[in-house]
Amino acid sequence: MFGRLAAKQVPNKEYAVVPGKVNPDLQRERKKCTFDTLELTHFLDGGVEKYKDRKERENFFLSDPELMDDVPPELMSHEDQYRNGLKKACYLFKKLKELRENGGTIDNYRQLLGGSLGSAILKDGNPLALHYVMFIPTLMGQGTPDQCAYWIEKAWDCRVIGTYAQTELGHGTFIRGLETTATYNPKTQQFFLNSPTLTSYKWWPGGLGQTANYAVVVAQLYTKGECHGIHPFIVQLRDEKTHRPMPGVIVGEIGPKLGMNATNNGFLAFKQVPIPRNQMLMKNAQVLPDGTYVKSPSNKLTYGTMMFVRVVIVQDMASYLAKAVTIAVRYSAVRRQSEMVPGQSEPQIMDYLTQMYKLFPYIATVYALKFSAQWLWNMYNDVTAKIDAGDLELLPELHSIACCLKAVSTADTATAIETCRLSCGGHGYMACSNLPTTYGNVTAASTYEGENTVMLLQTARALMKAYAKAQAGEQLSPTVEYLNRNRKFRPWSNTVDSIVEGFKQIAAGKVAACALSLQRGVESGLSSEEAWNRASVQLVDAAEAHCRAFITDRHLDMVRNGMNELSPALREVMAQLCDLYCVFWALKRTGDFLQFCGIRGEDVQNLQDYQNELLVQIRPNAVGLVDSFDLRDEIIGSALGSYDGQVYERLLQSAMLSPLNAKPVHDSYGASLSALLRAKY
Ligand SMILES: CCCCCCCC/C=C\CCCCCCCCCCCC(=O)SCCNC(=O)CCNC(=O)[C@H](O)C(C)(C)COP(=O)(O)OP(=O)(O)OC[C@H]1O[C@@H](n2cnc3c(N)ncnc32)[C@H](O)[C@@H]1OP(=O)(O)O
Ligand SMILES: Cc1cc2nc3c(=O)[nH]c(=O)nc-3n(C[C@H](O)[C@H](O)[C@H](O)COP(=O)(O)OP(=O)(O)OC[C@H]3O[C@@H](n4cnc5c(N)ncnc54)[C@H](O)[C@@H]3O)c2cc1C
Repeated sequence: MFGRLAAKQVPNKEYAVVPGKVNPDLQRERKKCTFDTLELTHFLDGGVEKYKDRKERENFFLSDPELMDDVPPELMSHEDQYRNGLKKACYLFKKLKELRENGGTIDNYRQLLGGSLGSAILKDGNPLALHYVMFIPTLMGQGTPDQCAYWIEKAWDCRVIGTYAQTELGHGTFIRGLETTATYNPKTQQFFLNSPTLTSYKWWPGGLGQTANYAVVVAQLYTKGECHGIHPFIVQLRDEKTHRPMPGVIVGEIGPKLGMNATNNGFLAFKQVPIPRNQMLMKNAQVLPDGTYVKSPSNKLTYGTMMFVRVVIVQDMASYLAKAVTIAVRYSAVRRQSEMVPGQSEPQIMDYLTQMYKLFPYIATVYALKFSAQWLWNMYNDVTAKIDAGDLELLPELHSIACCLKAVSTADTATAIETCRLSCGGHGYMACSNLPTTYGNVTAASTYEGENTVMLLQTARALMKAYAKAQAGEQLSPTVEYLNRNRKFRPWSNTVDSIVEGFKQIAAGKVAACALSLQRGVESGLSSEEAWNRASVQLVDAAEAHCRAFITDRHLDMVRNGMNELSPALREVMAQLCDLYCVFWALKRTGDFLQFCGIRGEDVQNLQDYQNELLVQIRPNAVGLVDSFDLRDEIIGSALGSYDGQVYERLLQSAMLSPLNAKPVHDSYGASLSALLRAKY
């Protein structure tokens, strides 16, 4: 394991970080703020009590030196990143238990997995994340009462540690094409798990490499000689005492990645590995002892855990973005560069309108995502309760909106974080800014849990169905109500309401255009699948437009109806952010507005002017707004974004952590450089 580093002293003591000293520019910014930042923090937490709980929780975890890194993970080897991640993940479990036993306010590991507290403690990922995010939820969602009674307590207590093994080397998206088989033998009442090809090796599951001793394995079920499609099975991977792989189980880790290097993603293959019949998760479909197959009410219920994770990802993105934009805004208040007026002192870079444009729409995006995530979470809970009561009617709508929100929230957040990095100039490129690691964590979410293009195509599929219903005059579900062919579209009026209405018109126009393309494709002799493929660029675009209409609608609705308790000063700032989010996206989609909403050139100019006005209005509150996210320095984890703004001192301090600075002359000098310097070629 990496030891403590010798070189921690900065070369000159007067450039060391001074506890309690706050950068004067940041102090001035905080004085300018027009609203009460604590009021906003309370709103974000969902009330004073929840705020206090969070503070208590953060204190409990973040003041524990065992959970803080001596060495930043980016300076560790891949193996040490895992070791360090696992050590902390296990310690966290112990500490959580301690907190619960003392009547603490945390009831499960969940609050430690998301984008803020979790990523502060385990910056590079948590090898137990999949156990909590997918293994336990799959047991809960797909197990019979008996299976739940047997497995869930063991799993909560970490007496078994699991993962979710679905993706294979050859298939990630197309899960109906998975190759792993589970073949039932009624004589022994066992399933035999087998990996018939190299492409059937499971590939990617988090914690699979060296951590998990069990997995939910998704495999093609064969019984009585017939294949019934993919089903989930609980499979023991490692011996409970020795942790050695079970006979016939081939398991390992897949190697370093762009980010998330402590998550211990693994590979897995089986050579006819037997498991008892009662380890098929049988809440939905069953295999009876004699091998008779009993169908599920819907084969899509097997996809329930993916749906759950897509829902929580949206919330997770808002947390990551709050962190990144806090770093960039604080740095932009401290950093001074160039001359705005020749001869005058260098302004704070945040005074450049282009810098405001880079950052403020992303402060607004945190709220836009939060409000949509909250709505989606509520819908998820309603729909799952209904499914448990046998009513599956709303499942397609939940699937459709979860897919596009997952895709749009992850793509927007990745773009936003990269923009935050660019907004910090060269220093944003440093690992110690924490922007590269944050980007690494976030960009993964565009791929995992359903690759984004594929997710948008799922939504597009639902939109095409909704359009056909609308044309037939049938009733539509709330998220696609705007497709109603009798709906009167309101004319453009240079207001934020008009923008939100405009996004609906755009989505409706694009959906109709896709339907026409599909129809023309088929009329021209293409099969419906070929026509779909030909229209797919348009379809993805229509799904994104639908999602944007949903997000802006939700955001405006919250500002109009969900903030009555807030002070007028704060409501005004919240309304500015909502307007900015809407105008920002309207201007990014000017072509669409011109095409579908009957706006004219001068309306675009009005939007541009209004965007500039909003940026200037938000400017004095920018630091206050990010302070309101109330992210502790340990969570920010950045030399550029700490509360005190001692940016240059922290950059120097973090450079001194590099092992290359441990000695005045590095060993490599003797090993290679000295010879080169002396060589006479
Ligand atoms: C209790 C414990 C608490 C713990 C809480 C923890 C909370 C933590 C908080 C924050 C943490 C955040 C996250 C942290 C870290 C996460 C770590 C990374 C995890 C990554 C894990 C993975 O990636 S697992 C693997 C995921 N894999 C995928 O997503 C595969 C994607 N592919 C698919 O989903 C499908 O194959 C497909 C949808 C693309 C296509 O499926 P299929 O071929 O079967 O369908 P069709 O296209 O033919 O469509 C048929 C029909 O079905 C409809 N449909 C498809 N899917 C669904 C669904 N899920 N639900 C409902 N309906 C569905 C489809 O729309 C079609 O409908 P039609 O009516 O016929 O049109
Ligand atoms: C960090 C990380 C963690 C992960 N953790 C897990 C885990 O714990 N458990 C697990 O089982 N899996 C996990 N995965 C796997 C993940 O779910 C898959 O990578 C994901 O579903 C995408 O599948 P794929 O990699 O096969 O991509 P592919 O499906 O091969 O996609 C490649 C390209 O093909 C395109 N494409 C594919 N199908 C279509 C289509 N129908 N129409 C149009 N375009 C298409 C995609 O848009 C993409 O551009 C993880 C992945 C990552 C990156």
